[in-house]
Amino acid sequence: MPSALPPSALLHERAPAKVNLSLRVLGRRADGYHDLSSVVAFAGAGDRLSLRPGAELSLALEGPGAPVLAGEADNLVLKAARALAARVPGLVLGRFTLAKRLPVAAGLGGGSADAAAALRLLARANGLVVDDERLFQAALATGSDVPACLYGRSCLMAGRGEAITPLALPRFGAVLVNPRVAVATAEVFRALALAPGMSFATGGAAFPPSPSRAALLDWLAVEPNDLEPPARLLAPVLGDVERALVATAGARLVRMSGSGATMFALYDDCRAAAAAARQVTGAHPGWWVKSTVLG
Ligand SMILES: C[C@](O)(CO)[C@H](O)COP(=O)(O)OP(=O)(O)OC[C@H]1O[C@@H](n2ccc(N)nc2=O)[C@H](O)[C@@H]1O
Ligand SMILES: Nc1ncnc2c1ncn2[C@@H]1O[C@H](COP(=O)(O)OP(=O)(O)OP(=O)(O)O)[C@@H](O)[C@H]1O
Repeated sequence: MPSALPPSALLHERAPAKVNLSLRVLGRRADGYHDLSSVVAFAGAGDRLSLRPGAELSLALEGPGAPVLAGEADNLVLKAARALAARVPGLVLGRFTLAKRLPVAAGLGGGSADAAAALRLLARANGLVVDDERLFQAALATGSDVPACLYGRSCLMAGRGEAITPLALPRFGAVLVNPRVAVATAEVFRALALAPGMSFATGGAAFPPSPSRAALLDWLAVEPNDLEPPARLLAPVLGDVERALVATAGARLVRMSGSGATMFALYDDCRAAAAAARQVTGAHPGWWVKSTVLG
């Protein structure tokens, strides 16, 4: 295996937030996971990860989210690195430093983005090509959202997260709002199954090829996030978040991402998104509010 870099090199990767613009739950599988169909976009906002390549694997945490993860026995960065080491004999590892900015357990796939960034860094440190099947397998072994985060661009995510089809999406200004309520993904899927009269999504509207903003918004109007109703039962504050975002000027769509509790709103441009973010922060100073670009 070619080791492309000197051991002293410090490598950096962005770990952008994942936003599920739509998320249909198609059924429960024999392995306990659910088959999904989700249009995924990535934000300008995210965590940052660096790697100083070396023989020993370690992780240092910094940034506003560091205290939340300090007690985490199995950070997804380390889990991903071990998953790749199990598949690539003699893998060069090293010291990771994670600048944690995204809220944790928030539906933004922050941990998955960090894991994917770890795999990209290890690929660079070891001279692996990005489409090496072992990177994909290590991603999937780390978590359902990690393959999409490894791809890192707008896509249709299917299966439990392993089937990725690239999608061309228009760019939007966006505001991400998390009311600082952590929601566990497994609990939201459990609550979905318990909802009275619950039935899985079938069919679905065909995705328009290279949609304009208007065409994408029309499509999203009939393709919701099926995890939003059960998440609202677990986190009723989502109603307040929705009201705060709907009240901003120019919001084209207000919706929850992933299993929540982050909601996003889409705007025609970054200026409208920035104004909306200021308004929400002013009214709710305790919430995590981020103005960004999406798509
Ligand atoms: C909800 C999404 O964020 C949408 O992008 C993802 O599907 C969740 O991805 P993730 O956080 O990487 O999820 P994992 O760590 O693989 O799984 C956490 C738990 O969520 C449930 N889970 C997750 C993904 C999936 N397709 N079906 C599921 O039922 C399972 O109970 C699983 O034990
Ligand atoms: N680097 C990490 N960043 C965030 N969470 C991590 C990390 N490593 C491990 N975790 C654990 O993973 C759990 C899920 O965190 P994450 O922030 O990825 O959730 P999420 O945004 O809801 O993910 P998804 O949208 O993929 O369901 C957390 O509760 C935390 O205990």
